[in-house]
Amino acid sequence: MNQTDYAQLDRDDPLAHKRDDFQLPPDIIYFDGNSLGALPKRVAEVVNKTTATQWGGDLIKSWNQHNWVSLPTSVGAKIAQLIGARADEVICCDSISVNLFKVICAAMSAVGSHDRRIILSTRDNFPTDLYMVQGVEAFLGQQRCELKLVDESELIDAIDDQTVAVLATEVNFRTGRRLDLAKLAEVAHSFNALVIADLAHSAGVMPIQLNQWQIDYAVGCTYKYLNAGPGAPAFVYVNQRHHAALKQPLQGWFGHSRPFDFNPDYQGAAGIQRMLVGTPPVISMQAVNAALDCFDGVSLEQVRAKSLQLTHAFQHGLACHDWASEFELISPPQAQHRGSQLSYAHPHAYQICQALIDRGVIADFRAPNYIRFGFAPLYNQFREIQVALEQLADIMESQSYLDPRWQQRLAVT
Ligand SMILES: Cc1ncc(COP(=O)(O)O)c(C=O)c1O
Ligand SMILES: Nc1c(O)cccc1C(=O)C[C@H](N)C(=O)O
Repeated sequence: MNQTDYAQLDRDDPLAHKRDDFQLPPDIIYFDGNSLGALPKRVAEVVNKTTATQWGGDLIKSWNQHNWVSLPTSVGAKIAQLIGARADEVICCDSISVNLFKVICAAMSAVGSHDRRIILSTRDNFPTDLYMVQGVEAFLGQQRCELKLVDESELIDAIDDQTVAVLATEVNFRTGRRLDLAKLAEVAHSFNALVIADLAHSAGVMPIQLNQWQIDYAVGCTYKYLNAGPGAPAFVYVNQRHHAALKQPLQGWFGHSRPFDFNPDYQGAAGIQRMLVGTPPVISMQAVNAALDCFDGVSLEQVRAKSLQLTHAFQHGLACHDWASEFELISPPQAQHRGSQLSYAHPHAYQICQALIDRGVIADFRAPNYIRFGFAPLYNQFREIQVALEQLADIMESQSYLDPRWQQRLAVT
């Protein structure tokens, strides 16, 4: 097998300069941007400025003076550019879980949904997605709402005239498998069913065309490939054709048409603003706003192209080792069917992951026995793959992963 020239790949990388946008510890190789993105330098500056100058200096005047009040819409409009949506179809707020609750209820109350009850999803979806449907199901009763779970490969064929909505995560958090959302929407719509997409593992790392694909509702987070920081607010998209009849039960005052009239009766704002609930978390929303600027001058096609090169270099480098066959690739073998991660099953996945972290190579573990490597094209370098694989080779060949220190599992893996 040919040796990969990692240094040459870095020299040829049109996104190489983007790494300088991020503050990364010099002794760390970070392959966990699919869980928590790295800190953009401009985010650290903006958070300091927001606290010191805006909050600290201008106090409550900042709601008007620094446009705090319109952050959910202005940040939403910026996110829209990365997911193929119109500016007025996306708003930044709450968490994915809470936004899912809103869109599941919106789908349940959409015109044509009243005589249907099935929310169709995949068994292997991220648990919070399923828990949120189970919550609606328990609240409304199974006569009105029922979660039906199938394997990813059966999803399209399981849609029928009882389906209210298909709830699909574009890129699976465990395996990295990517679903064809456009095809899913085409089939769902042929049964007059709706599509709710979870973009947690795809927003910011590959081109997404929500409008072109005719997706009805979507949610996503900003703390993974959008690099806005732990717990930063999520986003929600509602296709414009659903705006006029849009209903969601979390009728908070920020979703009111005139919140500062303090009227006792709720009157929903027009359009996407109706998805808002309460006061926006201004400091972390400023962080989202600044983090999105890392995408200035970068196309998602470029990001995807580098992601494919990174995953290819990793797979190719791994395959050169005798012990590589111990790692079973659980991600789809064909690059076009996966996101920006590679997941492998190994009986000692947890211990190997901890041994790597101990040597400064951060990957993560998912039960029961998977190790995941996430590749963030804005800051990962090809040279890092070389060093990570050298470390992995040493761990495997010395069997240092059997160290008793790794027997006890940490709470957050
Ligand atoms: C697909 C998916 N959906 C949702 C979440 C989490 O949602 P929340 O932002 O509500 O914690 C994650 C990961 O944290 C995820 O991977
Ligand atoms: N959201 C997370 C958190 O609050 C703590 C630790 C991890 C996460 C994650 O994002 C998990 C992630 N969605 C996953 O793919 O496993």
